[in-house]
Formats: sequence, structure tokens, C-alpha cells
Amino acid sequence: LGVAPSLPHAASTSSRSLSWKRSSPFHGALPSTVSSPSGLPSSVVAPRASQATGVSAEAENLNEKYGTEGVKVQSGEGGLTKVVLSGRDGSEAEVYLYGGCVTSWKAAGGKDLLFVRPDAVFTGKKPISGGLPHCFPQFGPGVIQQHGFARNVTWDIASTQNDGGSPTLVLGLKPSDYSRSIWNYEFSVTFKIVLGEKKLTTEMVVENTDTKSFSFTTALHSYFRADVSKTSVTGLKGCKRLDKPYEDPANPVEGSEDRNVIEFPGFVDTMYMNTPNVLVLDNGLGEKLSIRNEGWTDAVLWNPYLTMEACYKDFVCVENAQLSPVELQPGQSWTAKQSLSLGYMVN
Ligand SMILES: O=P(O)(O)OC[C@H]1O[C@H](O)[C@H](O)[C@@H](O)[C@@H]1O
Repeated sequence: LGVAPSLPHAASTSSRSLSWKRSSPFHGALPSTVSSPSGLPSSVVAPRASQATGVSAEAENLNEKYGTEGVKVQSGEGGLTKVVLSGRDGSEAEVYLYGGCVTSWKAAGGKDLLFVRPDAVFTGKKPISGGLPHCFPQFGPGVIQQHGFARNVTWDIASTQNDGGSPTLVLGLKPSDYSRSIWNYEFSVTFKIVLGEKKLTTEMVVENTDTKSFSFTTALHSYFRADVSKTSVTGLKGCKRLDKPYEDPANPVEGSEDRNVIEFPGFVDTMYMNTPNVLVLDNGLGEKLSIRNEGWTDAVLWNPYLTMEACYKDFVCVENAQLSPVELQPGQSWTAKQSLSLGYMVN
């Protein structure tokens, strides 16, 4: 980011608490010594589309195997494979296998409720910055790369279905040489995405398939389209908060949230602990979303303000998170659900 702009803070602060390492040798793009997350040369990460159809053979094969009513596998941006979910009512969602990332969700007749940053790249070499990216097995900086590796590996399609008109996609993530080189555990993660009427639900299950225990933190780093000058989040009053100041992110400042309605007048990077099951996001564009969770214990609000001058006005991140480490013994699993519902449309 070069020189840090001087930023006003939305956060009020009291005492200092946690201290951790922000920089990581893996931050951002993949390390050059690793050929690709799958262990393949990086040139084959993004499948080439056939010149005749514009659809990669991989997408065609997957579509043959998994395509069903309202679930189609296609070539997306950069030739990366995506799954398009289409509801009978006209709603739609898009999910990239790279990162297991939901990049778009539109209710019938509406605009996208999610946001993909203009600097997002679809090369299969860098996480997709936008939509609902995974932070697993680590949220934020720490002993491994920022936000873990799940957002920069290609997930598999485990199954698809359409029950009662709700297109459903289940993705799976298993260990690879790449993941073991970073985090040497055997695990299975599934991520189920169900498109409903004015509703998008996800369910993440992490299972320890190793013979030793492991612990992890995680988050759904959800980017919502917004007019940040009119955006607010409610539901966090009374929660313990940890603010990461832009100038000193390694030293989050502890406090308690006293606002019922939280706005975004400046740089915001705040972790909230033990949050309630429902937060409400008013995106300032005439839409209210309820963000319901089961199993996610915490939440994060983020807006980069002038550090991303080109787009900060157009989105906020409201992230369901599990910030205190979950320890799983062999055979144990952890489940967390998120349900996004469109409350009403003014326009
Ligand atoms: O740029 P990324 O690695 O995607 O991370 C973007 C942001 O994610 C989270 O919200 C963190 O709390 C921030 O500190 C971080 O800057």
C-alpha cells in the first residue's frame, strides 16, 4: 500500500490486548517455490476454454456429471470453472471452484448483493477478492499465510441437487501436497450452498480425518455491495470488540461495543467476540439483509477506507467468524451455518 494515509477511526478504544504478527512470507500471491495449490504447474490451474465453445473441457465434463435443474457448470472469468445456481423464481448465484468462493448472489430481478473488488484477479494464482471467500484454517495473519490456504486452492464438487426448487451445490476440500506443506494435517471440509427465494444459505463442516488433533480458526470473509456512506450494521451492541488500528494492526485494542447501529465513517477493522445469531446489514442501497448464523461464534466488520480508494465506498465486509481456535480430535467435526436473507427491497 506504500505510504499509509492518515485515517480517521470509527473505533473508540480502551485497553490494549492481543498481540500478533501481521506480516507473513505467504501474504498475497502464492510463494514462487510452490508450483500451484494442486501441485500442478501453475499454467494448468486455470483450464483453457475451447476456442469453439468458450467452455473448458473440464467444465463440460463436470457439467455432464453434476449439472441438474438450476445447477450448471461453466467456464467463468479467466477460464476458471464456476457453478451457476438458478432458482425458478429468477434468483441466481455463482460459485468458483477456485477458493470455493461464492462470487455473486442476486434475488429475482435484483442487483448483486455481493461485491467483488475491482482489483480481484481470476487467474487461479491469487485468492478471489470478493464474494464469500473462505479463511481457513486460519483467520488473519499468524503462523501460516494470511487467512489460510482454502481461498487459494481449487475445491471439488462433491454433489449437486435440486430439492423443491432450491438449487444446491456441495463443495469439498481435501488435503494436498500444497496444504500439507503449510498445515500438515488430514482433514475434510465440505461447503454446502443452497439458493432459495431471497435467501442464500451455506453450511461448512470441518472434519478431522487425521490420527492427531488439530486446531483452526476460520471465517467467511463476506463482501456485500453497499453505499458505505449510508450503510449500517445492527446487532453487535454489548459485544467485546478488538479494533485493529490501520497504523498498528499487530496491537488490537480491546473495548466493548456501545452502539446499536454501527456505521462506517472511516477505516474499520474490528473483531467482535461471542456475537448474537442475527446481524442486520442495511446496505444503504435500499436493501436490508439479515445475516443469521449457527455455529459461527464471532464476527468481523471491515472497510478499508482510503487504503482502497478505488472501491471502499462500494462495499463492506460483515464476516461470520470463528476466532477462538477450535480443537478437533481425530474423527470429530465442527459445523457452522450462515443464512443470508433479503429483508425487503425499497427500490
Ligand atoms: O486483503 P485480504 O488478505 O483479503 O484481507 C483483507 C482484510 O481481511 C480481514 O477483514 C482482516 O481483519 C483485515 O485485517 C484484512 O485487511
